[in-house]
Amino acid sequence: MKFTKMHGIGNDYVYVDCTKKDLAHTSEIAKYVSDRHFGIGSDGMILIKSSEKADFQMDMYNADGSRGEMCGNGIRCVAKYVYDHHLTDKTEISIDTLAGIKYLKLTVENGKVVKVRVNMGQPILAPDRIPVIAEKEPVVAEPIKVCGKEWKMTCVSMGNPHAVIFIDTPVKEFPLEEIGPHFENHARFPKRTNTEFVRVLDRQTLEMRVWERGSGETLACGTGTCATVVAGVLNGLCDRKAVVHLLGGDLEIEWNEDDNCVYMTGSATEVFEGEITLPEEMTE
Ligand SMILES: N[C@H](CCC[C@H](N)C(=O)O)C(=O)O
Repeated sequence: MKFTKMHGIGNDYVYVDCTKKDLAHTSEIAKYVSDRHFGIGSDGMILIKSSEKADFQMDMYNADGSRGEMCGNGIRCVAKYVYDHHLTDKTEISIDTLAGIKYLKLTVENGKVVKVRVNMGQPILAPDRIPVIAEKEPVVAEPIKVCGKEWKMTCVSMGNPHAVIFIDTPVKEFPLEEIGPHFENHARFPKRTNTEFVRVLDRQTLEMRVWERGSGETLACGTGTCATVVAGVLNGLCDRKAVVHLLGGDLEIEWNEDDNCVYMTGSATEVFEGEITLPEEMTE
């Protein structure tokens, strides 16, 4: 199977061009190629497909083979792939996802995409649509018991579920490996959850680390960064326009007051192309 390895500020995926030929056994293949010792090594796999409803379609799988509804860093790379590999010459494109059609603006330098601005759509705050088990809407600074401690979580969906936790210590010092899995699999999240641990540096600057549903810690999470700024505004901790520092780099986020949409701007990088021989049972 031919693939292209790309990342959005360190959130790396194996991209497969399925515009001409579909792929079967996708969940098993995603798990196989994501393994950083026995496979290619990635946070998951993303299929690029043709679409009737939009210019292209993105199918996203986490490293455990589970399907994600949306992937912010991934969709920027899909945009880069289709432009750089001449599947389109448009610099404003639409990509259909399980979270609806997203609209993207590409910045091109020397014939290659260097930056992408994505309209990530409106945040979803109703508990039953996130989904999270909670009484009030929106779910802001809601107590939750995890690992014997009470945390205050703010829950936002960007098509996929996020629990945002504000902390006062440097995020690099946070015991993410120990705490993250207990949020991911907590009973109050019927579809599991992505969890962001965030420190506010000032009203326009935050730092964040993330434990992703289905992939564990990643160097960045685009949907999670959008959820983080929405949660910051709901808690009165930041402005609607902010830069978020992640381990893999920065994203610029704006939760626009007029259209209620969240805009995310960031880079997309192609690292290498390759070919992998899949186990026979994944090719039948
Ligand atoms: N793990 C996420 C999908 C990937 C999201 C993240 N990598 C991003 O850039 O938005 C989920 O299961 O909802």
